[in-house]
Amino acid sequence: MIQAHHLTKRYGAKTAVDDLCFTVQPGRVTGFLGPNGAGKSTTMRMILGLDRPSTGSVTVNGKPYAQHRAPVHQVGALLDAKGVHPSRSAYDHLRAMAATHGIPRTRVREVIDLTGLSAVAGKRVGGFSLGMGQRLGIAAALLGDPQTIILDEPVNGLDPEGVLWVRTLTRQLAAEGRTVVLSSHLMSEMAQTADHIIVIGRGRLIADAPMREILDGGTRARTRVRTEEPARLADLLTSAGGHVITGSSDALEATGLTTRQIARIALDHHVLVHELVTLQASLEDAYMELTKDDVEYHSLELATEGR
Ligand SMILES: Nc1ncnc2c1ncn2[C@@H]1O[C@H](COP(=O)(O)OP(=O)(O)OP(=O)(O)O)[C@@H](O)[C@H]1O
Repeated sequence: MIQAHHLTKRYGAKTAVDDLCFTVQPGRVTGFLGPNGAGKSTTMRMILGLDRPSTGSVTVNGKPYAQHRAPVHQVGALLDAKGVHPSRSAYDHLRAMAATHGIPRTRVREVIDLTGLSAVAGKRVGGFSLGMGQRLGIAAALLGDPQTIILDEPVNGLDPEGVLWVRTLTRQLAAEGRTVVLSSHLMSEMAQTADHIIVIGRGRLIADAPMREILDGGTRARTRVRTEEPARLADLLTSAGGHVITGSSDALEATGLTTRQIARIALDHHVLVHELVTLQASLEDAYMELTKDDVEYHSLELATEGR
């Protein structure tokens, strides 16, 4: 479990993390989201004792990271997959880490197998692809068999098989009762992996809720209707209080009416409908709505920079 209590970090005049309070529960995957510069890395660094809070505190399994006698067994993290000596083999890198922390060699083999690195474990890390480097970083995070796992952008550079592997692995770790924190800018992947979402913006907490609640609180439910008479149906739905948001020659999307109401209107007016689907609000839509006022680096600002 991770508990942040009025966690704050200032760099000079800049407040990177601003009075954050949250609890990350074990047994589920928690997605940690926020626009660039929101303070995610700073928060993760403070959880891992790599940065000190200016005020407030954060604990892992009840204690600040530095106060754990064997922290690698408490929390494992992937923060920067590039921090490995390039001339070392993956096996030697993990073996050296294991030796430092009194972890047996058998565990090194276990994490190599678990992360699919067996075939390349003897090769120089300098020749690794981005995806292989990510797998090595995850292997290192799991080395101490930690109760809490923090993975910052773990699917960066992974191919579809690798992305699916991270999803399955993180879900399995959570199912074993571990605390799993995942940050990613890939919303569709996050939507399929996380059970719970914490969103921050400009260092402050914006949302801390189950995935379902985040999705339901986002854009209102949309329904897609395929029909041969979209224009006529659009008029009928609008007069019934619905809002037609998109239309084409054979389909439309509407909000404000249930699928049942739409089906009834179509039937009553003899409009043939050959598809009627409730479209799930996407995490991306919900996220954009939540963070629209907290994006630090607007594209417009970038475009006008230097004028
Ligand atoms: N060492 C530092 N000195 C000064 N400012 C810093 C330092 N580290 C981070 N910041 C600032 O604090 C804010 C939060 O940065 P942080 O890297 O935690 O954001 P992030 O959410 O991880 O962003 P990204 O998604 O881009 O990685 C940013 O405005 C950043 O410029």
